[in-house]
Amino acid sequence: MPNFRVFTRWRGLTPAESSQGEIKREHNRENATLSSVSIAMPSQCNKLPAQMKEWTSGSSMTGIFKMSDSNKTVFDAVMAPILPQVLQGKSCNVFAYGHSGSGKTHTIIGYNYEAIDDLGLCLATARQLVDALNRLNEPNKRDPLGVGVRIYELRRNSAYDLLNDGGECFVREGPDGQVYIRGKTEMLENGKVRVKPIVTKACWSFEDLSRELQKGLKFRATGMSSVHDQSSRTHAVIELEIVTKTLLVARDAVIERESELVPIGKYATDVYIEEQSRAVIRNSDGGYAPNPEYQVDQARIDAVEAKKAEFESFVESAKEHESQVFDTIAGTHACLGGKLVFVDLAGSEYYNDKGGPKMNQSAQEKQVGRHINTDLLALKEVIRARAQGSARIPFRSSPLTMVLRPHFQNSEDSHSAMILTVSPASSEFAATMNTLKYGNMVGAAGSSK
Ligand SMILES: Nc1ncnc2c1ncn2[C@@H]1O[C@H](COP(=O)(O)OP(=O)(O)OP(=O)(O)O)[C@@H](O)[C@H]1O
Repeated sequence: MPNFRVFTRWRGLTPAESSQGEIKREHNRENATLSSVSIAMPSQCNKLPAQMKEWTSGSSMTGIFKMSDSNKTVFDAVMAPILPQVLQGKSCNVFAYGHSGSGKTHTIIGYNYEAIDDLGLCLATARQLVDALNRLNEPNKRDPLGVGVRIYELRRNSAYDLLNDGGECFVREGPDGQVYIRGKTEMLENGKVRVKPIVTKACWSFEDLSRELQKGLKFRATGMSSVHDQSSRTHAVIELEIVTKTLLVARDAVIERESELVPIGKYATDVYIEEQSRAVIRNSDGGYAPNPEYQVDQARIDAVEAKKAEFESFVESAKEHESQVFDTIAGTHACLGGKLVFVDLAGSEYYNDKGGPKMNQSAQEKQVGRHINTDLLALKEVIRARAQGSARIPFRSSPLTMVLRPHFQNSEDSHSAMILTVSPASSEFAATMNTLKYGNMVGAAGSSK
């Protein structure tokens, strides 16, 4: 199976589109695993120049879904083959990419949480995952396997934790090179400060998980895109990870120790700066000179540094413990840590030939649209660089690519799929062509690995 698979999904015409002509489309199987897609404007639309009327992709598509295909059909082709990998502890990510209103949320999350065949990929996969874990869990087992859920959205330069009332979080690279999503610093009743991590809700049944997802998604921001006014104007990320309670407790302990380190580290920095600034004075030409009346109190600096080192060692011990807990459980359950990451990308905005959006967006909404396009471009560059085996992959160019970094880094152990959602309406021809060109580039690069 290629490392990065690209699928195309044609959605049905909406009532507003049904009176318009349909894009002519052909799918050709090019080899055992890949197909190409050709599109052309209906013949009555012959005013356009030739290069805007038809286009054919390369052999870049692993699968193409017809208008009549249900979410269940998409699940069977996209998710069913990678579920066994997740149950081996591997990581898989799935994106929906397409123009606003093309069916990304319908595909990834779904709008009907009750009908099994209509569940979006995320819930349909979660259902199978929970079933598989229940089969692995022995009756009355003390530390059963479950699914840890994180849901957040990325908007501009921040993440918003949808399982914590949409609270703002920051995407940062730590000194260890890892990417962290952390909330604001909060003061606890006992005077301790705590940097709130993004919330992981442990779910032990499909019903729990579905409830958490629906609760979280209520906090997702919608707004006006160039197509409709209930558009998802953020990238939603849903992470499902195979966990146990013991593992989550060990992780909480790491966060606790890290929180304790924060004020100690800050105090050590403050003391250092205070000592250094007392040891210099301003001279008459505006520069700095040593202060003859003050000697840096090195013993004071050393004392706070020693305290900081002590707290750093507590963090290290907690991390070591977490890793031991992980290894012990993974010794019996190879699936531990297996991860699925679903990304419902915000709708790419296609601006018409005159450069303007089709609807009356405010200046702020237009700016959001531009921001979304910048993120999508950054994602394309990352996928391209990764597929070409570049030494430098531009993960830092947007928060979207930063948070996806851990899921993209270990390419041997990770599988990705991108679903291009497209409308067959002739009025959406340019947007559809745009989406297919993006996916063609990604698919061609991914399958060349
Ligand atoms: N394959 C499909 N079958 C049936 N209905 C669909 C399909 N795809 C999309 N729809 C319907 O089309 C509408 C728009 O779809 P959706 O909200 O998923 O678009 P989107 O790409 O997520 O848009 P945006 O990026 O603006 O949020 C919804 O009412 C959805 O139910």
